[in-house]
Amino acid sequence: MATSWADSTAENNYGPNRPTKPSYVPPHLRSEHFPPLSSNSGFNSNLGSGSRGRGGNVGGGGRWGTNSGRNGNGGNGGRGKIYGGREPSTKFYPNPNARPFEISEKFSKMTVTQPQPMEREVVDSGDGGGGINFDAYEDIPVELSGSNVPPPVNTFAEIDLGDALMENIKRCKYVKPTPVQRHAIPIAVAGRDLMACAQTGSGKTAAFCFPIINGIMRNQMGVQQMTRGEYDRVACPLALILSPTRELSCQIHEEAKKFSHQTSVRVVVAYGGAPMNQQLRDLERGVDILVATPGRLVDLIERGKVSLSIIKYLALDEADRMLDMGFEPQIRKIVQQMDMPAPGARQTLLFSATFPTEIQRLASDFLSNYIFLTVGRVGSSTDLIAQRVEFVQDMDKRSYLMDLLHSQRDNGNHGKHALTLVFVETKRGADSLEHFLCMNGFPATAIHGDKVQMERERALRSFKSGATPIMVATDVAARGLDIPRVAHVINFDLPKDIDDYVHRIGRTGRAGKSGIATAFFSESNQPMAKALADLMQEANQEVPPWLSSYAAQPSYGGGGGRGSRRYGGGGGARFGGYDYRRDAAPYRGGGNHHYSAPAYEAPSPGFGGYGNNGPVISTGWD
Ligand SMILES: Nc1ncnc2c1ncn2[C@@H]1O[C@H](COP(=O)(O)OP(=O)(O)OP(=O)(O)O)[C@@H](O)[C@H]1O
Repeated sequence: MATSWADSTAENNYGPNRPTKPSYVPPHLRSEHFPPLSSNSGFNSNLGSGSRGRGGNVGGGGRWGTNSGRNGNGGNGGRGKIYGGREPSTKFYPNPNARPFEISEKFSKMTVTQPQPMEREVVDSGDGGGGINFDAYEDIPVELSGSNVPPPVNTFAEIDLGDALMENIKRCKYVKPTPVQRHAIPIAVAGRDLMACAQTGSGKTAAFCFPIINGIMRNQMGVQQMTRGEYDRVACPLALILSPTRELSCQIHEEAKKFSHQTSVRVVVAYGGAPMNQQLRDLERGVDILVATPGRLVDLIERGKVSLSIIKYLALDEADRMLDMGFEPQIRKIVQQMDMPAPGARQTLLFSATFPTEIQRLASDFLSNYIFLTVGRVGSSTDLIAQRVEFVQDMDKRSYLMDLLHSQRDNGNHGKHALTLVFVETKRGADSLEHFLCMNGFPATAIHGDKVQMERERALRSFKSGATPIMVATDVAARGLDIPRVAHVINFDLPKDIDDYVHRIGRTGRAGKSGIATAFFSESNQPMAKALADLMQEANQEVPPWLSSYAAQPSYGGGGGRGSRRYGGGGGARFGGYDYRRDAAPYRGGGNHHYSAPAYEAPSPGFGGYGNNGPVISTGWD
C-alpha cells in the first residue's frame, strides 16, 4: 500500500522546498475523507490557476476543479464498466480507399464546433484559415542565417507552385502559409539547402512537401521516364523523405498524397514491421517521392529494389532525431554510402522543432551552403500549450492520474470528443497503465515498440477515432504525429531529455489551437528541473516555486539531456534562434562547415540560383 506523501518527504528531506500536500487517501476512502484539493492553498498555487499568467485555469475554479464531484461519485475503484473488446479490425494505414481530404474536412469541422475552454480558445480566425488561429503566430521571432536568403511570402499565390498544387492547397483549406511555410517554401523553391527549426504543430510537413512536389512537377518529363523505364523493376525515386517512426512515415505519406492529388506525382511509403510484398508492388508501379523509415529503406536498397541514384530532394523530418545516436549510422549509410548524389547535386531539407548544437554540426555534413531558419526559439515549446507541472511521488502517480481524468470527465472541460495522451517511460509501464485505466472505467489503448505493427496501427486508429479516448504511449508517439483532437498531454513519467518533452507536449496545441500539458515531477526527475523551468519560463508559463528551488540547486541544475546543450556554446546564446555556425572557427571556408557563401558551390541544376554575397544574419521579429 502507498505510504503517505508526508512520510515519504520526511524520508527524503534533503530536497528544496517542495509543495505540501494532504496525506494520501486510498481511493476507496476518498469520498469520506479526501478534502477538496482547493482547500490546500500551498498545493493549489502550483496548479490551479487563478494566478496563471495566461489565464490557463484548466479545470475551472479549483485545482482540478471537481474534486467534490469526483468524490461524490464514490472514488475510482471499480467505477464504471471494465473496458474490453475495443479493437476494430480494419487496417488503418495505408487505406487506398480513403478520400484524401477527409481528414482535413473533419478537422476543420471539429475546430468550428468544439471550442476548448481555454483562454486561447479553438477559434476560426475568420480568415477561413482552416481553423488555424494565425494571430497566435503573429509575434513569433524569425531568424535566418546564410547567404542570399530568398525573401518570405505572405500568400501561397506569391510562389509559383502550379495550378494543381494550388488547387490541393485550397482543398486542404490552407488559406495562408504559416510562418515556417512563409520562409521555408521560397527558400526551398529557390533550390537552397535548408535546416529549419520551428515549433511543433506549425506546419513543417507542408513546408518541405510543397517545394518537392512543385520541383518534381516542374522537371517531370525526362526524369520520370528514366525512373519507370530504364531501371527495370528498380525503383528510382526523385525525392526521399525519411522519418523516424512508421506511424509518422504513414502520416507524411497521407499528407504528401493529398498535396499531390490529381498530379502525376506518385508517392509511396515503405516502413518496417509491415509485409514487404505490398510495398514492393507499390514501388514497382513507379515512385517519385518515397517516404520511408531508415531500416526498411536500407533493406530495400540492399535487395536491389530501390536505387537512390537520381535523388534530387532529400528531406529529413525530425532531423535531430534522425541524426542522433540511434539513427545516425543508418542515415550515413543511406546518404553517404549508397548511390545517392552528393550535397549540392541534390537538395537537402532538414526539419525539426528541436536542433541541439551537436546535431547541427553533424547535419552540416549533409548540406551544401545551407540556410538556417528558426521560427521561435530553437527547441522552444509553443505558448499555445498551457503547461503545468505537479510534484508527485512515483507511488502516487496513478492516484493523481485518476483524479485528473475524473475531473476532466466530470467537467467535460476539454470538449466531448477530446483525446488525452499519456506518456510513460517503459513499454511494460505502458501496458500496465493501459490495463489499470481500463479496469477503472477509462477506455484506453497503448502504443509502444514491443507491439507488432498491426497492434500499433490498431491502437492509433482506436485513439484517433475516440473509441479509446486515452492512449498510453512511449516515445514512439512523441514526434510528429498530428492527431487533431488531442487536448491534453500528460507526462506521467517525464522524459530524460528536455527536447523529448518539447515533442511530447507538442502533440497538443497544434495549428494555432490551444492545448494542455501536465507533467508529474518526482524525485528522480531532479536533473530535469532547470531545463524544464527554463522552458516553461520561455513559453510564458507559471513556474511553481518548488520547481524553481529545484532548478536553483547546483547539483540538480546540470541535466536535461540534450536540451542543456541546445543553445550552443556561445555566450549569450540562451535566447533566440541559434545557428551553431556562428561559433564555428575558422569562420569562413574551413573545416566541414559551410557557413560562408563559397563561390565554389554552384546551385543545384534546374533550380533558382543564388549569389555570393557572404553570410547574412538577419534577426528580427517577423
Ligand atoms: N497553412 C496552413 N493552413 C492551415 N492548416 C495548416 C497549414 N499548414 C499546416 N496545417 C495543419 O497544421 C497541422 C500541423 O502541421 P504539421 O503536422 O505539418 O506540423 P509540424 O510542424 O510538422 O509538427 P511536429 O513538429 O509535431 O512534427 C496539420 O494538421 C496541418 O494540416
